Amino acid sequence: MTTLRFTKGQGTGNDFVLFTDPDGEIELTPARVRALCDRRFGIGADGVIRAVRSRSIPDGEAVLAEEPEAEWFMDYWNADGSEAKMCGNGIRVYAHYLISEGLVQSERRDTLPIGTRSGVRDVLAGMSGYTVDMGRWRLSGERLVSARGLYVPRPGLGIDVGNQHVVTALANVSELDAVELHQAPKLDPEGDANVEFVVPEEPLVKNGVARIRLRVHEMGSGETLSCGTGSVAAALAFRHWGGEGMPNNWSVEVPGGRLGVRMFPTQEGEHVSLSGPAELVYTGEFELPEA
Ligand SMILES: N[C@@H](CCC[C@H](N)C(=O)O)C(=O)O
Repeated sequence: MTTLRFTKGQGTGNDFVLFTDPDGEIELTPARVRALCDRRFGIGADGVIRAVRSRSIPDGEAVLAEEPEAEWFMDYWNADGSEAKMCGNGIRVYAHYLISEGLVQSERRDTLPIGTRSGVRDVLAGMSGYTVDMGRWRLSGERLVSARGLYVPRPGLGIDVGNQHVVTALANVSELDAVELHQAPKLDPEGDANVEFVVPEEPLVKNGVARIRLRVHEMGSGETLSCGTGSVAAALAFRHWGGEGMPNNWSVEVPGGRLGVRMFPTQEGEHVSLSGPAELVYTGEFELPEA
């Protein structure tokens, strides 16, 4: 019997079970992840984050080659037991967890490099939350998106921000409310992606900040109250559609709160950052099922 000491955390309502396993000794299986995330028979969460040292997990090798200071790796699993490459809300909550648990040195609390399956991300602690440099991004083609509640398929723009998204603009809030996300939207061509449905606020740009509102269906977790990488993808898609003159500062309203997205130049090309809250809610113990 393995008893896990866990912490429940959330960022704009995207919730996670976090636990520390520095040397990667706990066998984390898809069935164990599903048991932890089960909202009726388990703790309940959109995903599981294991705090493991980069040197103790095979995916950490590439991380340490990129940044030897990235001591901690975010081993992120979706609620259905699949491994995910990146999580924008999760990484803020994870940074908060590492600091709160005293797992990082105090001098690392300003900018903390964290390993992920998509490479190293720098997280900066601020007065009212955390900002993550999400790095480079790229457009990844167009697809048609069908969902219950929408009468005809809509065009969606593929965006890779470390994980894969398809962003679809809807006409207004009534349409956004009408989309049913109990089932995964269908994509044509097929292929796994998180899917965002987005509407602009009125007016789109106020005081130099562009404002959008979204709902999301996450692969591996279903509809969630928020998706950090999805918010980044949605802002990038809207700026792409808006063309010249669109601002680089975006405010994204998700069902669980509000996130900030900023595009900024770096020596290696444009990066995009994500800002928002991170909270640890409670701690407890959980008996893991047999592996
Ligand atoms: N909620 C996350 C994204 C989690 C991973 C995603 N479901 C995937 O499999 O890519 C976020 O805040 O970015």
